[in-house]
Amino acid sequence: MLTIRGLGKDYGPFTALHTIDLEVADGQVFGLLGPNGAGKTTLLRVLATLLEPSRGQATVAGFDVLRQPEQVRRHIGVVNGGMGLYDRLTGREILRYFGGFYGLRGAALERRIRELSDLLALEEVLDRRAGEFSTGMKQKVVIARAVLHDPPLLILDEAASGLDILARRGLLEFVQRYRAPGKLVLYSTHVMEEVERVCDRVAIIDHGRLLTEGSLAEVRGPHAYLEDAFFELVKRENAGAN
Ligand SMILES: Nc1ncnc2c1ncn2[C@@H]1O[C@H](COP(=O)(O)OP(=O)(O)OP(=O)(O)O)[C@@H](O)[C@H]1O
Repeated sequence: MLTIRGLGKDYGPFTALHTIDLEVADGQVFGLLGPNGAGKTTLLRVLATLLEPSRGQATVAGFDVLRQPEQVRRHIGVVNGGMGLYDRLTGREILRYFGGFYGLRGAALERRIRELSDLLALEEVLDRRAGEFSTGMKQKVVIARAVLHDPPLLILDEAASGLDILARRGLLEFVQRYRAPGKLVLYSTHVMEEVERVCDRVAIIDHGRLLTEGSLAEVRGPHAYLEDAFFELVKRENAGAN
């Protein structure tokens, strides 16, 4: 589903991503874990065709992010913190509006909105205006908007930040249900507990470098908690850099 080869990104003289090589298969929730400034958002923005890499290449569902950005965009859904909802529209109107972008209309669009309403418990937002939504309500609509076209790759960048316990639980349940053959959820966060709860495999990145990748058990290694494995890896990386 996802192939990343020799991918790097510089912002002027600063290298935010060194050489990232990674292959991620479908049928799973894949965690991208790293401290603030590790380069997670940069990597996800490159995969979402929002940012050009400085070197290397990446393909999503077989399409090259640099040469085939339109096809890549049709195969992904992105939730990245930006809400961008029109305050005066209701949840239903927002979903109808964006459904049109994906070529969904008429009965098929209404059916999809009903499906998503069941999956994400949208009843409370469909007929209310976005200007009245709580953060959790907004996030539900943002997620529904991202998956209207049932994309094979769903990219979630710190999607749970700002959500209360209930809304976060709803998000994590949705992520687990999205896992299916032919689908991949890329779940980026710095919260270990979220990774432990929903991810099948995880990559740890720090200072723009991929430190490790594997199943949760592999990455935990001898440690009881992912957090301990994470700190050891990051400590080792920082010692090597000094
Ligand atoms: N537009 C930019 N110009 C210059 N430097 C940038 C730019 N965007 C990001 N950076 C730098 O690149 C590095 C990686 O940032 P990035 O946002 O990808 O990290 P992150 O892992 O998503 O962090 P966080 O968890 O804090 O969101 C950071 O040092 C950041 O300051």
